[in-house]
Amino acid sequence: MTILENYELAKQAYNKWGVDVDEAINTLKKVAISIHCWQGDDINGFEVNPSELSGGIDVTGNYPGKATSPKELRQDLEKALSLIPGKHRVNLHSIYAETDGVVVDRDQLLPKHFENWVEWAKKQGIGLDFNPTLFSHPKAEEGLTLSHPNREIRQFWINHCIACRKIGEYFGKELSTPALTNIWIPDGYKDIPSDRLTPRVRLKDSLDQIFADAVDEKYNLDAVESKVFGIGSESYVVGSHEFYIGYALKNNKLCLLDTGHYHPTETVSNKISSLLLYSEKIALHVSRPVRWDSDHVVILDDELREIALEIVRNEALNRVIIGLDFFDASINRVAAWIIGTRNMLKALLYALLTPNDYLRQLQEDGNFTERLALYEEFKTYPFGAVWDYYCEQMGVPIKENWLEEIKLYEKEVLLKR
Ligand SMILES: C[C@H](O)[C@H](O)[C@@H](O)C(=O)CO
Ligand SMILES: [Mn+2]
Repeated sequence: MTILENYELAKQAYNKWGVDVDEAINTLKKVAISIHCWQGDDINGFEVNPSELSGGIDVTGNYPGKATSPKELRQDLEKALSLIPGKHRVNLHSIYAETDGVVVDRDQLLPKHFENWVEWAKKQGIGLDFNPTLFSHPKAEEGLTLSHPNREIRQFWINHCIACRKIGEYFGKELSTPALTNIWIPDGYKDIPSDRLTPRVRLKDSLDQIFADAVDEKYNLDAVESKVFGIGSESYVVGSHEFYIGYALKNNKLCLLDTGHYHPTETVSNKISSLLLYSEKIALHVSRPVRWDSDHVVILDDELREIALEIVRNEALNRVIIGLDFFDASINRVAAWIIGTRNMLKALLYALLTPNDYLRQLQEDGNFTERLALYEEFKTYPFGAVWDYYCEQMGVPIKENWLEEIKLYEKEVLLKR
């Protein structure tokens, strides 16, 4: 059987439930996933005086071939993008600035330090997203940044975030698609705080200063990312979920939900519909926490499918900005991007092939037996045949065939670094 024949059979199976498979494919074609550059170099960045990774996050593994320059990182990203169906985006951190060997501290960063990235993105025909980097820096050594009791340290990080919003705006203008500039800070305490309020008052004030200048949303969207704990901030995180929900809703910012940033039995899939009731747009960092915020590569598991279902069944593909956030240095890093991104897309396709209206009606009618029976049966519908057809249509290898290209790339490029 050919890919097309398998596809035709799959179409018949889905059509029986009123699912328009061609339409599902056309919808998926328009989805841009924001692919995080930091998987490619273990969040090292290219600062002239780099600091060790800090902020309570960690990358483990020493698989050979990581990118050691912006050129190598872009080359690796190009390879990954060529093996993922569709047009996507790349998400940068400020530590990926290019300053020609000159030390430029983070509060002094300018759009010109990202010119090469923008030129590259233009050639690829993709958008860029952005993040200020409030970790891996001497002024973040105490694990406090925007909520630091010291005014000067706070001001340094406020200035950095202001500079980053301008860089995001520059991306948006140059690439004709708004950049999402996302603020995540590591601030918190290892042990039980004696005052939870004061650091939050300071964080709120810092954010107010950062966002004091209005930036046209045509070019830049602001997001804030919460967390429940990190290494060294086990007892208290200043920027908690409640803190940022309140801040984002009151100040018209996007809440960014990272799937690794909640209690183990709390799911992001269950938060999306609530937030969409009150917010025009939200953003995601899709990750895979294994026992903690371990940032494993995203797999096609139940929660990923559930997230995709929530986005699709609520017709929110234009309202949820889907970004990825994982970093695994124990496997081929280019393969990690491909696996994670292809899985995100597979989950969305799966959701698009689900007869969501029918299942919704079953629930409304109280027909929970059929709801559960069909929910399970659809798991073994010929979704793979549609995915293969989609890959073929988009000119990327079907099934695991991309792996051969990655093995070759590893031999010819990565192992020679
Ligand atoms: C490097 C990222 O900005 C970082 O992972 C952040 O988004 C996060 O999720 C921290 O846990
Ligand atoms: Mn994140």
